[in-house]
Amino acid sequence: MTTQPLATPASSQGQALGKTGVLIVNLGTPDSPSVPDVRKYLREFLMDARVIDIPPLSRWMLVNLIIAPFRAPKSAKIYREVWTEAGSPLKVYGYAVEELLQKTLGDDYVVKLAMRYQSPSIEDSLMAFQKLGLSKLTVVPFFPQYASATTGSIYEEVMRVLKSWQIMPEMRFINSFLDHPGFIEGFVRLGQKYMQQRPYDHYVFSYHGLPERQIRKGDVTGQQCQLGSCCDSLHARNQHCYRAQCFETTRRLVKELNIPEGKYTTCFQSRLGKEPWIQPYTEELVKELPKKGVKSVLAFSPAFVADCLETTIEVGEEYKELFEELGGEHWQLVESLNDSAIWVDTLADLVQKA
Ligand SMILES: C=CC1=C(C)c2cc3[nH]c(cc4nc(cc5[nH]c(cc1n2)c(C)c5CCC(=O)O)C(CCC(=O)O)=C4C)c(C)c3C=C
Ligand SMILES: [Fe+2]
Ligand SMILES: [Fe+2]
Repeated sequence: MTTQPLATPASSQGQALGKTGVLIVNLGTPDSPSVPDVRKYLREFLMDARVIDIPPLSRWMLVNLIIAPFRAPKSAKIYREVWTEAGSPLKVYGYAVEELLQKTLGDDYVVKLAMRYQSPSIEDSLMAFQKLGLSKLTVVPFFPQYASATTGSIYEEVMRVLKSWQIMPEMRFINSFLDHPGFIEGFVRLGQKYMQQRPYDHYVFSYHGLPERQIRKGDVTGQQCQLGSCCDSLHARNQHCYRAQCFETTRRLVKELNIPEGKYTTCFQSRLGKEPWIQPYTEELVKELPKKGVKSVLAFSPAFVADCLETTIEVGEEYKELFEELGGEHWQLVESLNDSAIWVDTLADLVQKA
C-alpha cells in the first residue's frame, strides 16, 4: 500500500475556502421620529435585561408604565431635530460605513450593518449571512469601550440567533477598540482641527453613563472596583471595566493632543432615574466650570463612533446652553468619526487582524 503525503487543508494555511462575514452593529434607533415609533424603540431597548438590570416584573412596569409613555414624546421631539432626509444619523452613517468598508475589504468579505434594537435586526442580517455559507464571521460592535449593556448585549443576541445553526462558522468578536491607534488618531485629528483655530481653557471628555451597579456586577473578583481611583489605570483585573476603559481612552487622547494635566476632565452623561450612575456627572462639571473661570471648552464624545442624540443634542446643544447660561462664552463639540476614511481603515484593520 502506498501512502499519499497528507495535503494541508487550505483553511489551516490561513486561506479560507469561503468568505468572511463582517457584522457591524450599532445600538439602534427608531424607524421614524414619530411618537409611536420612538415608544416602540424605547420599549425594545429598555426591556433588555442588560440595559435595565432589575427583576423582570419591575423592569416591565418601569419601562411600560413610566419611561416609554413619558419619555417617548420628549425623545421624539429631539429625534425630529437630528433626523435627516435619509433618516436617523446613526443609521445613515452606519450604511455609509457598510459600503465604504466593503470597498476597502474587497471580495473576500461581506459586510452587513445591523442594529441591536429595531432595524436592520441582528437576526435578519445573520440569516442573510447564513445563506452565503461563510467560512468565518466577525462581529464588530460599534462601541470603543466594553459594557454589558452594549457590547455584551450584542454578543448575547448574536449567540441567541446562532445557537440553532447546524453549521457554526469560525467566530470572532471585537470586544473593545479604545486602544487601536486609528481610533485614537481619528479623534486626535478632529480635535486638532478646532485646537488650531483658537485656544481652549478646558477640554471635556464626556462618555455615556452607566448605573454604578452594572460596573460592580462586572467586578468578578469582588475586590477590584470601588468606583474611584481603581479606574486610574487599566490592567488585567479591571480590563473590562467600562469606567476604567473610559479613563484610559482619555489618557491616550490627551497624550496625543498634548493637553496638560488639570486642563481636562473625564465625565459621564445621560443619567436616567434616581439611582447613582458612574461619576463625575457631565452636567455637574458643566455647572462648575464657569465658577472656576473657564470661558471656553472643547468637548469630545469618545464613547460614540457616530453622531446621534447623545452627541449632537446632549453635548453639542444642551450642555452648551447650560455652560453659556452660567457665564461660559464658547463651547465646541468635536464631531464623531462618522464615515471618515480613518474610521473605515481602523475597522478594516480590526477585521483583518481578528
Ligand atoms: C438604563 C438606561 C441606559 C443605559 C444603561 C445605557 C447605556 C448605554 N447607551 C449607549 C449608547 C447610546 N444610547 C443612546 C440613547 C439612549 N440611551 C438610553 C438609556 C441607556 N443607555 C436612552 C433612554 C436613550 C434614548 C435617548 C432618549 O430617549 O433621549 C444612543 C443614541 C441613539 C440614537 O441617537 O439614535 C446611543 C448611541 C452606551 C454607549 C451605553 C453604555 C456604555
Ligand atoms: Fe444609552
Ligand atoms: Fe473601576
